[in-house]
Amino acid sequence: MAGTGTITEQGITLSGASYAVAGRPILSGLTLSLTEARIGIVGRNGSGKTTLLRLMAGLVAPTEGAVRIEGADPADRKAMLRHLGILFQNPDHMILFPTVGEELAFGLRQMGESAERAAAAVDALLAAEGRAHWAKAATATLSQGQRHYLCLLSVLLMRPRTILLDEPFAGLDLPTQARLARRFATLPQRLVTISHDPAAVATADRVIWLDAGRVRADGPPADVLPAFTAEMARIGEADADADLAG
Ligand SMILES: Nc1ncnc2c1ncn2[C@@H]1O[C@H](COP(=O)(O)OP(=O)(O)OP(=O)(O)O)[C@@H](O)[C@H]1O
Repeated sequence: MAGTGTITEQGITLSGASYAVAGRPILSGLTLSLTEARIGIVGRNGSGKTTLLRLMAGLVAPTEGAVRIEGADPADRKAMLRHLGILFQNPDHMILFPTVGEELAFGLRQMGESAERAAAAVDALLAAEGRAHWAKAATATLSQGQRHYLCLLSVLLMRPRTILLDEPFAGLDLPTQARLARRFATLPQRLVTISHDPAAVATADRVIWLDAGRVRADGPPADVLPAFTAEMARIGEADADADLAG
């Protein structure tokens, strides 16, 4: 995830955003303006990373405060098609169609493209990716890494300004991780990468460390990641499970 500086737009803003379930705070008073091109969000299991992603994606609404994506409410699905793409950790949650071609065309059809134009855009993308033979391939026969890559292609076809990546390298072998990382590095979009792994965000422009639903540190990776890594090692040496119940 190589940092390429700042994408000058409104970006993603959180203003005192909190999220609670049955009165239990999961995210507390987050105020952030995310305009950089490469943003990493790190935190240990249960720190609230996925909940933050769901908040930014409009899948849940903040119980207090506000979230805006390029000035728009993330619950506005139509606006979000252009603003935001999401690559979930598990591609099985995203793939709906029997063939790669149908899967890729779906997002464009959602955006109002005709069947012919969508099919042409899918064919052009697959040809550009050296995977023209994939168009009629059955999605069920793809490997985990290939399914992940297919989901990325689906998102790219829709040309959103920002892509949210949830643990993008989890479960992928090292060559697939390297190939995906190279692909991410070339993308003009703003990438927000959520991971428990400092290596996944080491080249970001900005890293936010989430701890128990709050921002514990926010800055360049060289400032944030050594402290995060030291703290994770310290907790691991103590008893990693002691606060799992929390
Ligand atoms: N809908 C919900 N109902 C109750 N508790 C929830 C809900 N969503 C999240 N939580 C709790 O909020 C906390 C943060 O969860 P979240 O999945 O956001 O963490 P995370 O940082 O993504 O963790 P991981 O790295 O394990 O995926 C956890 O304690 C989780 O149990």
